[in-house]
Amino acid sequence: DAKLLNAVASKLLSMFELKDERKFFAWPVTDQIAPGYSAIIARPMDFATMRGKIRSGKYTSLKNFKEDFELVCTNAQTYNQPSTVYYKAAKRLQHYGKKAMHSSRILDLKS
Ligand SMILES: NC(=O)c1ccc2nc(N)sc2c1
Repeated sequence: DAKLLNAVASKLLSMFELKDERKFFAWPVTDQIAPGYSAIIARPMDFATMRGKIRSGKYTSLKNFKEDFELVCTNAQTYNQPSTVYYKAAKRLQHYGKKAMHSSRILDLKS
């Protein structure tokens, strides 16, 4: 049900925010800090936006939540070169998230 989904998504998001100590993924990336970002990344996503989607009940399944998390990670690995701290942090975060969400698969709401 929606209540459980929101509780699980909110918990997972809090874990991801804790992992993102340098706040690379906390807010929408602006063209000011990342030249050309909006021209390169078709579907921007960040943790503040995800928090808003949880609050407004926008996630109808854990799958949608996972998709947004994947966007945060893959966008950063698309825009930034592999040598950058942003790319490396995104790769680490993606690996961490994959493990965290697989363990929560037992909570997956598909009955
Ligand atoms: N999430 C990102 O891809 C990201 C975040 C912060 C940031 N700061 C820069 N100077 S480039 C950059 C990229």
